[in-house]
Amino acid sequence: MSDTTPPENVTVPADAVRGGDTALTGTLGPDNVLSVEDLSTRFFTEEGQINAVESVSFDLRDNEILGIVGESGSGKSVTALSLIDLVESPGRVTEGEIWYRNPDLADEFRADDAVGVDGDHVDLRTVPPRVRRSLRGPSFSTIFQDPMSSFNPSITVGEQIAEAVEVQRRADANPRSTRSRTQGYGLGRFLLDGIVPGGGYTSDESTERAIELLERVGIPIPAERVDEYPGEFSGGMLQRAMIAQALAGEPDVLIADEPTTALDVTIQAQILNLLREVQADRGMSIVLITHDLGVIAEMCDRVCVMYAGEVVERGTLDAVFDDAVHPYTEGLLGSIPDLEDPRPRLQPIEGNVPGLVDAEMDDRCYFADRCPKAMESCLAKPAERVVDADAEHGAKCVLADRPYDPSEALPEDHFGGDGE
Ligand SMILES: Nc1ncnc2c1ncn2[C@@H]1O[C@H](COP(=O)(O)OP(=O)(O)OP(=O)(O)O)[C@@H](O)[C@H]1O
Ligand code: NI
Repeated sequence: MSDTTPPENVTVPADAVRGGDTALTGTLGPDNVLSVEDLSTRFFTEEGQINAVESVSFDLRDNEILGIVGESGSGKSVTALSLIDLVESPGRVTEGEIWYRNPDLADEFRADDAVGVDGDHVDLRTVPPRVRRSLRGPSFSTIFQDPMSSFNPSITVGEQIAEAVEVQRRADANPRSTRSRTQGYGLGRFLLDGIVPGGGYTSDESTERAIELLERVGIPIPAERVDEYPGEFSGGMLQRAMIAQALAGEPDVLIADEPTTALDVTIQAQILNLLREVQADRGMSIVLITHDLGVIAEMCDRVCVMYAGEVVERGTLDAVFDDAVHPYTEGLLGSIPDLEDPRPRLQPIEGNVPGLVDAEMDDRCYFADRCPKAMESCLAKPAERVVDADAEHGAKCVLADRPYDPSEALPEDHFGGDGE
């Protein structure tokens, strides 16, 4: 991002090279492993520009499971892909900052004017693509709905997990990694990647580790199953193996996109338990994407609710479930009695999610035509208003560009007043 480069005539302290209006040292929460700020991702299609993710902001803290929930097409998966730089053409992250806490990476780039550094955080959107790639595995890993997509069907499960272990070992072998296990980048790593072939090379130790990991995720007789091919595993077992593979790099952040949606209810509960266990014993952070409020209720510490590419509400699980502020969240929660209900269901909301084509998205609330509380002005007026929700709603924070504050919901002035 060119705007993080300070003008030549400005003296910038070596430890505060950051764009925007908050060029200070360490302005981000020290316990935020990720701070996502105003992230936008668009698809430039023949039908026009699709605003899949629109100015999304959230923090991911140490040791937490953060849920992202919303209807189909609300931008959950594209948000996840944007974090790990895997949005494919014709899509592109067009704006925003992805601050990742990594003191060594921050030190490495502190003097580099092209890279955003803020205290111990680095803006991943500004680091070289090679460095970002090297973070996949040792820093960030992913699990998806379909485990077959994560495995090559012609290589044994054990070998593929062992290979993920090798990636981590190579990262550790980098001399610059003495202070951090997330130091898997830089020239040394780059050369090593070139010398050590990507496929087929795994040491005995890595295979041993793969067996340990398979055992950890509850695969019976792992020493035998390590030599089997993905096709020989059942769906639930392969899901476990995918978690083992994701853990092999000892990531700081695990991104799980609908990890249990394809599984039957019993297996789903087992996999969720497993995820919670590994989260706790590794002290990592998880971004859990799901459309299932039951999964959110069972698993998450905090929640972001997405609608039409935007985060419309976020907060602790209790705050969002017990005291929703945004009408969309209220609609989603529907008639859920309480958090103790093990399987609350997503309440269908009348109408459809908008198509997100830029030309059709004007400056109004995208939920208004489905919103039972909508006023005339919601459909017509620019609806932007910043509400300091932290102050006004205690633990809850409304992040939407078009937040809704019931305490100010005077009929004449639903979204008017201090807008703009
Ligand atoms: N490759 C693509 N080309 C064009 N548009 C895309 C592409 N991928 C995603 N989109 C659009 O981005 C928007 C958000 O999609 P996304 O997959 O993030 O939704 P989601 O919330 O994950 O939904 P689901 O619950 O169905 O997985 C959708 O409107 C979708 O049409
Ligand atoms: Ni999705």
